[in-house]
Amino acid sequence: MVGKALTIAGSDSGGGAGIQADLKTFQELKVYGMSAITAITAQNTLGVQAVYPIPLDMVLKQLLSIEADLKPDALKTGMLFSSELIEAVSGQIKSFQWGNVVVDPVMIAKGGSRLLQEDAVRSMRESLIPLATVITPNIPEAEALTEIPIRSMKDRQQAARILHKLGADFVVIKGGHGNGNELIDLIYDGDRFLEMKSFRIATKNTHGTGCTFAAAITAQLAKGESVLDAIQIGKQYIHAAIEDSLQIGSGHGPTNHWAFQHRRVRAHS
Ligand SMILES: Nc1ncnc2c1ncn2[C@@H]1O[C@H](COP(=O)(O)OP(=O)(O)O)[C@@H](O)[C@H]1O
Ligand SMILES: Cc1ncc(COP(=O)(O)O)c(N)n1
Repeated sequence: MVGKALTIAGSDSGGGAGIQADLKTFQELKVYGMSAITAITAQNTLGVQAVYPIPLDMVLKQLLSIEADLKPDALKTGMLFSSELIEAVSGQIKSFQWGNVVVDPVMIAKGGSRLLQEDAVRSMRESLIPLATVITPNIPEAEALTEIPIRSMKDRQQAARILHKLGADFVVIKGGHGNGNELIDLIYDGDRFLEMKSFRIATKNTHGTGCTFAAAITAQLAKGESVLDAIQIGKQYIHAAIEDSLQIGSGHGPTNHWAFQHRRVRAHS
């Protein structure tokens, strides 16, 4: 039976991030993709030009339709925009007893536009993080959620401990926002720290990297992989997608969803 993965996130008209990145990732990783759209953004590789939040009731109806018939094996959350939405969505996830929950705590788009209202960070901390199987903040998001400045790996470990204590089973603090040639995504499972290292690809095409990484983890969970294996495949998927990124648009170009499978085919021929 095919795995079913759900994304609860915003739409990116430019196709590089949000729902569009998630569904492309699900398709490439061979799971059945479903979506509940929380907001529509008018967006391209240059930035976000407008945001239109979907009325709460309509977001909840999408979740209800999915529960009534399809039921996800894994889900991810992306842009949730407001405190009300985070609380309502968290309530539904809980009452439907949906598991394998990947929380990408999207706050600010690469161009600087807010995708989460400032007062919503608290709801994320109190309502959504306790449901997370995996949470995947970048460094600024981890700082906002834990209220500690992150400069060193020790700070990152401290932030990971706090996020685990808030209720996330696995914490992945991504290193895309650091600097230096080596890039480390730090994993914490409440017991051990694991550093996932890669080289930093010199590119400006990083639109949608966070969404794609979290969606790849979700797809693997929907197929029944262990959390740690899902995170490691997610890393391979995003690394390939950035390395072969697409020169589309004149700003931050999108990731390449064909790259991962192309490499696998090449490796086996
Ligand atoms: N320049 C890069 N080279 C290689 N990997 C990258 C690069 N930028 C981001 N990544 C990887 O992409 C994923 C998303 O990271 P990040 O950019 O920090 O998230 P976000 O998009 O949420 O800001 C992480 O696994 C990170 O290691
Ligand atoms: C609808 C939507 N959701 C999420 C992001 C963040 O994407 P990223 O930070 O990876 O560019 C985005 N730009 N748009």
